[in-house]
Amino acid sequence: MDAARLLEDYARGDFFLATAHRTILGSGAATELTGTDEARLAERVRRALGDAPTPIAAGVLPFDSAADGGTPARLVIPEGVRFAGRPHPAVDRLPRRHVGLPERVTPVPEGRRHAEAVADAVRRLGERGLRKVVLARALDLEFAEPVRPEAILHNLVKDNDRGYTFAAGLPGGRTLVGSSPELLLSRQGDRVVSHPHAGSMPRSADPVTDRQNGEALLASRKDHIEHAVLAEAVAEALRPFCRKLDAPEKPELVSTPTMWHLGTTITGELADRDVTALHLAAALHPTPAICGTPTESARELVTELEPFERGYYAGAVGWVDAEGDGEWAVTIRCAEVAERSLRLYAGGGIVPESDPGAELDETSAKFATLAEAMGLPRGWLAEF
Ligand SMILES: C=C(O[C@H]1C=CC=C(C(=O)O)[C@@H]1O)C(=O)O
Repeated sequence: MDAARLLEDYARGDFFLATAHRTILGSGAATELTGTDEARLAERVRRALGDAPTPIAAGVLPFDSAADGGTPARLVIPEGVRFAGRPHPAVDRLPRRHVGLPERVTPVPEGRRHAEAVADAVRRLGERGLRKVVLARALDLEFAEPVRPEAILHNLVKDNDRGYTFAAGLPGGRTLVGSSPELLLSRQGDRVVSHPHAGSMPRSADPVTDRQNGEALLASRKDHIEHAVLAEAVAEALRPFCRKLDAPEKPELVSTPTMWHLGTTITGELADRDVTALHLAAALHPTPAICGTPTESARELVTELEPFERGYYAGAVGWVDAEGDGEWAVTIRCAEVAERSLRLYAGGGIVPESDPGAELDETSAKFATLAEAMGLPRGWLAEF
């Protein structure tokens, strides 16, 4: 099966995931499973897959299922599932799709206020005994015409030949679409892998500046601190499930077409095969890549300082099969698409060494993944 065909067949409401190794299209919903307790949901999914018409359950976990109003995890057992190999080079031959310019862009909160929230967070980290918190902001884009998530997905897949490029149906007919660099967890047999990311610099069209940005990130003490908090937390969360765990001491420089990051590949050997990829994803989430350390105090600070609900941003997207294998990516570099509007999200890790202005610029740079896929003029969203 050709991955380009799966991309062309994707329709709103379907589940789509393209990675460096495979492409999955889940169409329709034979069974829908929702819940605010992810560990219990993992059990229900395991039972439901026992006599399901298709081999996987796929969907999204929210940032915080206990948030006001309740944002439930949503998985479906699709009516039909098709698999293909990696999307590139097959999708290269497809033309780009037109998305259209928004009529209005509203930052939530305004950039200046986000920088103030970062300064506030830096002060409160010490007061509350936090090592790190991740603060995000959003941009609301309104369009005169209906927005087509299939067009945005199409361009995201073309632009991003690595990473985890996804679309998933949300309650209320909305769609979460994005391209995340970050693997929360994959399980295949008894092998588990996580590839946490923290520490960022923008890519540049100028090769010299681009290389310098990567080198500056590798040399940045602040970014290594931000990353170490994350890598330690992921290793500690995986350790109880593994009879062997390999967590390198130093991160490596990794890249997307728009950002440089620090990443650590953590691998383990699962002790108990009854623990599925979804159980493990639920146990790891929320990591300090998108929440903070310690988790509960960081989550409280996020709720106090961010003037919006994260919903499915900073959650997870992926699939699990009847054997318990599966793959879950962190839902960053994404947008939630409604009928004629969409909300873009971007966040960054704050540690005592963080600078508010630099953090604001970092979120602007992170919007570029979606901005490029929407065909917005380069740097246009940076104004907001
Ligand atoms: C929270 C986001 O990115 C995370 C992943 C990579 C680098 C990050 C950072 O350097 O702050 C964040 O932890 C986001 O893109 O919204």
